[in-house]
Amino acid sequence: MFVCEYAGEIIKTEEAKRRWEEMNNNAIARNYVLCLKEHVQDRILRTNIDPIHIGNAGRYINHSCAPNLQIYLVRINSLIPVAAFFAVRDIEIGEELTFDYSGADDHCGQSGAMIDGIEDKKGMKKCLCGSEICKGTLPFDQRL
Ligand SMILES: C[S@@+](CC[C@H](N)C(=O)[O-])C[C@H]1O[C@@H](n2cnc3c(N)ncnc32)[C@H](O)[C@@H]1O
Repeated sequence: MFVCEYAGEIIKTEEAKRRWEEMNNNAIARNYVLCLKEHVQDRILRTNIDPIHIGNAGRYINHSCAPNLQIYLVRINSLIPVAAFFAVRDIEIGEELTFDYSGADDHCGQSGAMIDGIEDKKGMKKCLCGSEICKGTLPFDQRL
């Protein structure tokens, strides 16, 4: 079932990197840029979404290693994709919505990561999801 969109400004990878550098250098708390990759034959299509100026509640969804949402890039009458959250199981009233920041879904060839900074220059931010299968740190992709 569709839950909501991860809405925001679609930016080029160079601009995502620039914003990431700016964030790290100036200790700006804007760690919301989501980078999603689609593996299409031998190419990788990147979609970078920054909701800091224009966004919705999707930007407040935390990571979990055992999430109840999966994010997918979908295209509706446009080449520009929308990042859409779908429930992967029944969700109780009051249960926190979460998704895997690695975006991992081997079936559709999509992956991704939240660009992080400040406390996490080396991609070793401690994961606080509390699930039994917690991997210990938030997903981080240095190749973004
Ligand atoms: C998209 S924001 C999520 C909303 C954020 N918690 C807030 O209050 O604005 C992503 C940031 O939230 C924090 N975060 C999200 N999930 C986390 C987790 N499982 N463990 C620790 N920090 C987390 C990290 O600082 C991450 O960079």
